[in-house]
Amino acid sequence: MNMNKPLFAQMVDWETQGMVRAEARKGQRPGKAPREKVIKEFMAQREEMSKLSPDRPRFSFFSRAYHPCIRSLSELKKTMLNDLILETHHRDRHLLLRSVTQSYRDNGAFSIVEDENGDVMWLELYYQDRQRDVEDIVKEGSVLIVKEPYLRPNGEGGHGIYVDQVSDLIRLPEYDERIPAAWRSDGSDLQLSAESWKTKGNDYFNSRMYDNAIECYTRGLDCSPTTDEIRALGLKRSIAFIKTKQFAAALADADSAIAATGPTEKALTRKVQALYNLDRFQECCEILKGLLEENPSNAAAQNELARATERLAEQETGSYEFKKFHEAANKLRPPLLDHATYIGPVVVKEAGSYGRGLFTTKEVKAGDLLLCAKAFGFAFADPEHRRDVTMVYKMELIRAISQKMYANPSLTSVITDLHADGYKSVDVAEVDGKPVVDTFQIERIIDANAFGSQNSAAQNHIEETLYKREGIAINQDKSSFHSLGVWPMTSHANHSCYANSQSSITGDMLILRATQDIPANTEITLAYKDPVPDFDEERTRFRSWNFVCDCPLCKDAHNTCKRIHNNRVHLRKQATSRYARSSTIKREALAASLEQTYARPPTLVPRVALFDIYLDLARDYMRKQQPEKAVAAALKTFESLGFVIEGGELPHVPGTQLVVKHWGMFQDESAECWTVLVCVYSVLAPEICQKAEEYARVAYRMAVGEDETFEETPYHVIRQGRVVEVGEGRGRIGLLAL
Ligand SMILES: C[S@@+](CC[C@H](N)C(=O)[O-])C[C@H]1O[C@@H](n2cnc3c(N)ncnc32)[C@H](O)[C@@H]1O
Repeated sequence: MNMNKPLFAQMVDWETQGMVRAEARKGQRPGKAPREKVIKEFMAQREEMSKLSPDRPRFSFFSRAYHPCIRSLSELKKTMLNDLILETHHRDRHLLLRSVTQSYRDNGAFSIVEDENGDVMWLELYYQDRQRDVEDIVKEGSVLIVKEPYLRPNGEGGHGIYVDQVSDLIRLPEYDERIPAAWRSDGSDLQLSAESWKTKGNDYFNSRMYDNAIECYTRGLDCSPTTDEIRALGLKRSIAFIKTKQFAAALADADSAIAATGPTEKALTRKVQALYNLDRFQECCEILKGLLEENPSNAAAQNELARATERLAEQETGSYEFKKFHEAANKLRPPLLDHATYIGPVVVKEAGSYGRGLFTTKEVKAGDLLLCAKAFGFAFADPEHRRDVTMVYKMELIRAISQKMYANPSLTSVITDLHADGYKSVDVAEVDGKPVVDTFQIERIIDANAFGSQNSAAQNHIEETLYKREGIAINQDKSSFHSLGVWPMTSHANHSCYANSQSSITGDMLILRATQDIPANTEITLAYKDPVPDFDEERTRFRSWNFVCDCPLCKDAHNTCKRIHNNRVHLRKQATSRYARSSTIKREALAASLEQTYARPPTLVPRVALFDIYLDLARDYMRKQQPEKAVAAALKTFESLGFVIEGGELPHVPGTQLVVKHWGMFQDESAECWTVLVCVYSVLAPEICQKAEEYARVAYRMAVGEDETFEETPYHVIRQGRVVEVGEGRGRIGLLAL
């Protein structure tokens, strides 16, 4: 390894060289390794791993894409470890294996397994549920079937069975008939009564081994139980399904229990739990109201009804207490917020050559809520322990999504319907009664559709705009995201650099708001990346999404001759240089020259190279106590972004209203720019101050999704003409003290 390179680059080198060495071993039989040696090495490795800090940097590398098994187990021949060939997917085979060691977890769940010949090998299970104990995934002595096993060489001469596809693994319960007699424990008597199966299931349940518990309850239900036993087993299995997040199955069991012995409080309570997790809040409310009619003092039902009623209002009308988002996102780890999804006036439709797109169903105003959605899948790294590389987040997100799909097959199409950038998956949804989930399809879908975010949109906005500009240290490493998630409805929005909507994320909730007035039946666009002032690289910026942007900005950049383009880049460099920053006159002149490099009006082609120069001038004029000039520069900022604003100039003509006639391009800095205007108007044009403040709130709402926290921001203090102190000796933000 080249130790001068960053650690991650070293790891990539190491992995690349390892892949080449592994490739060279393709087709070889690894041969038998002495059992004791393999187990001893594994245990030593396990011991080493247990000593490492849980927040050590972790790395993951993906296997080459391969499809999950779509054949029934009955069609696959059994093979033995000694017959496996390196770097090969044994497509028509399966392995019957028993774990012979305790397991450990790193990016996967690792253990040593044996076959019926007593040969042993390393087993690596990926994308297994992280919420579960590793013992529940591979317990020592447990028996597994791996369908179409893949023997992967590692770069150091070793090898292991890699299972990247969750649906390729079958865990056999202790008493499964497929377990060879020699591997059965003495107590694995299969002729139990329903009651005994229930007891056995409860033991597993109490040890948090929910899969085994579910199997026992299922066995109990299969051996002619009495009506009472059906209810008891069904209810127990239902809660085990909830623990494993199989909510549709949990609901079906609660319903069966109700059908067997009537709507008991316990069965209805279980049903409510399942319905809540399936976002069926209306039904939750109805059942809870019924329960409270029977027993008005049922405190748990009262609380649940209050919670479900809030969710229902959110889901139906988009009425949220947004302040709670930030509180919860700062408190909960992971920040999975208890809120419902609201889909506002939007619908997915065909969008010509872009594939599908998101469209308005009615006219909306700038700042209106288009949707507020909970992530389908969400991976989070606590800022305190954020040493993982981005690929690990991605791996966590693949895990979250594949587990959710595997546990809830009816939700699969929500993800598989998303744009997968040409990836062709298998067309079989279920085999042997179990869903087929394709990890590599999910990976592609994440590449094309996931959003990265910081934890709190409001906090992030202030830090990224005001604090950063003022050089105030932010107590966090901002080099990468805290989280990665998929919000399926929002993923249908196509890109435009001159977008008409803006998303913001807090915890696992994404808010999408209009940034312009949008007529009914119009495509809603999102900027996948912020436009850059230098459009040189523009046409390649979306290579990872496989398209070339043809928005008005990109088209204009493309049609601008090289000489003018170079001049623009040169002027901008000068205008943002330290030299120009010390002279407002110089910058005014450079801004005027930059204006000349644009041929089309800013309403059609916003002047991305210019707006922040004007905003900087506005700040300077504020500091220099030149309010009229500050207003002129702030209005120029908006004009450069394509806004048409009337009634804002000074001196103010009494009786004239301040009005945005046309909303331009959204920028995070808009709220600050409005704040400059509010600040000056409050002294020199009080008549229009309130309107400017309303616009500041709208701009803030676009940036962070809500304006309930507006009063708590530095904008609010700045607009009162005061300097804001940020943290102990960390810095000051101030515009003007008139
Ligand atoms: C997140 S998806 C957007 C929804 C997608 N159009 C669909 O049919 O589901 C991203 C993909 O949409 C297409 N797309 C988005 N914006 C585009 C644009 N401005 N021009 C061309 N294609 C675009 C590209 O194929 C891109 O990889």
